Amino acid sequence: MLHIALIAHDRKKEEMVNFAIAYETILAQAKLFSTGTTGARIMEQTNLQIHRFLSGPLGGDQQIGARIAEDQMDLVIFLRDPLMAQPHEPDIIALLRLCDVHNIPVATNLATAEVLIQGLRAGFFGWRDGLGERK
Ligand SMILES: O=C(CO)COP(=O)(O)O
Repeated sequence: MLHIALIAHDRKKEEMVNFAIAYETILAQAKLFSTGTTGARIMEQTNLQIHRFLSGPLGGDQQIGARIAEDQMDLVIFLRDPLMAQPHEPDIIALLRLCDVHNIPVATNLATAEVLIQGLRAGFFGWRDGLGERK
């Protein structure tokens, strides 16, 4: 089963919730992870079950980064806010860097997220599925 991380900064959370509602059926077929508040918001408004890590500023990005480093994440959708400074900017950069280190598909805006989720629906993630051990 594919592992997907869903993360959104505050001003992008509504976009993320709407994305999760729109693609709930596809997302329900994966194992979902998120930072604390993003996951809570999505679970309030969908029937999706999400493993929530800590809130981003408290270390949630680093926890997801650790999963990426262990090759336990297959897709990252991270709707970040490009117009507001974040106190945990270094953690955000580290997470995105690890996606590049480990060649993990990552979307940082809704347009790319749409393309990737369509790719998921079309079966383009077959190369990821079944890669390595999944915890
Ligand atoms: O800050 C975040 C990602 O950098 C998101 O954290 P929350 O989902 O807890 O708001």
